[in-house]
Amino acid sequence: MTKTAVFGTGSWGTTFAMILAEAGNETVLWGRRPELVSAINSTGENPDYLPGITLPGSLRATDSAAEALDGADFVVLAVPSQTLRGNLDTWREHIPDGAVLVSLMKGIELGTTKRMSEVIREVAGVPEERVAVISGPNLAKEIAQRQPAATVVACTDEAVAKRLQDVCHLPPWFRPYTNLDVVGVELGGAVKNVIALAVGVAVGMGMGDNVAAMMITRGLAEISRLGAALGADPHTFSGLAGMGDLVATCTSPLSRNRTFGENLGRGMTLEEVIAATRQTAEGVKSCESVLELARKHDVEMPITEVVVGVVHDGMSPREAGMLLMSRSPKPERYGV
Ligand SMILES: NC(=O)C1=CN([C@@H]2O[C@H](COP(=O)(O)OP(=O)(O)OC[C@H]3O[C@@H](n4cnc5c(N)ncnc54)[C@H](O)[C@@H]3O)[C@@H](O)[C@H]2O)C=CC1
Ligand SMILES: O=C(CO)COP(=O)(O)O
Repeated sequence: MTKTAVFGTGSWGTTFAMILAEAGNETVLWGRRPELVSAINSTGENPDYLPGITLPGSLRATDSAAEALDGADFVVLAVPSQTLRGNLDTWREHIPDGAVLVSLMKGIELGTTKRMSEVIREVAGVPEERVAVISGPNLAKEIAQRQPAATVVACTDEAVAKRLQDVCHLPPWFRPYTNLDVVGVELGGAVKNVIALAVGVAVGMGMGDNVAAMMITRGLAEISRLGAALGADPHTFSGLAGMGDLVATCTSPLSRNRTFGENLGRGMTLEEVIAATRQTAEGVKSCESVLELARKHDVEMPITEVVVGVVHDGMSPREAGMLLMSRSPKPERYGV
């Protein structure tokens, strides 16, 4: 039997562990808080992140990384992106030789501008064929309620991507596609959070669907430009990990990033919005690393720039809208 270990008892880590367990894999969920771990084991629910959802009977939780990693074939990482490096550093001595490390995270590291797969390779000291990424339109709450969803499993080694695809394929609930373009799949997941913040701000200001569609489409142009500069396959961005995730996140009230932006657009202060946000909205930090990455590669990302302005530099949502709409008029395919 394939053994899988999932690190992170948040909404996506727990939901993905449900999929793995129901697909017939021996699955252990690691959490850092012993009280949540015991609640999961004693009640069969995750009261903090997925209240009311019954977890598979075979799924067990632990707060011991060594125990979770013992004999693991796949090590799935679902902690907030900015905490990955420190966490993985403490777990790496227990990672079995030959295990595949899988990132579910959608962020870019602050300071280094590295993608999560790059951080994993560096900290765990594993080659790229042992690192995979899963990303797509996967709002955890819907999937936890057993609504159908599709995703992308990316690895530069096609055989590894196919093995992981088999491990998490669970009809009629979860349908993974493979892709060899790790760079594109990761960028799609990380940058869509920044665009969802922008859409949220517009929605919070009372703007309608034309504005949302404009942001989504021009956001996709930004993601594609950055992807081209970093060597991604342009086709990835019209797929599930590109347009698919962008549409789901920018249009769903379930998205934490969109909701964060919506609260800012309604006039709440940054401190009030942070206090009201219990879960990880990756774009809040990653907007800065995405912008830094874009500048390093001389890529223009105007929506990302104003998101950084509004979230971190005190720019008002109105000023941000004015800046975007008064840019010099261009042909639609300019720079793409
Ligand atoms: N929730 C969703 O719908 C989806 C989330 N993702 C991505 O998955 C990743 C994890 O997100 P969620 O599970 O949604 O987050 P969440 O906010 O629901 O949970 C975060 C988890 O990380 C833990 N955590 C917080 N700080 C930590 C630290 N310093 N060390 C170790 N653990 C820590 C929390 O206790 C919690 O268990 C993010 O990168 C997110 O973008 C990807 C697809 C869907
Ligand atoms: O990545 C997600 C959906 O695919 C979840 O988006 P949020 O982190 O904005 O909730």
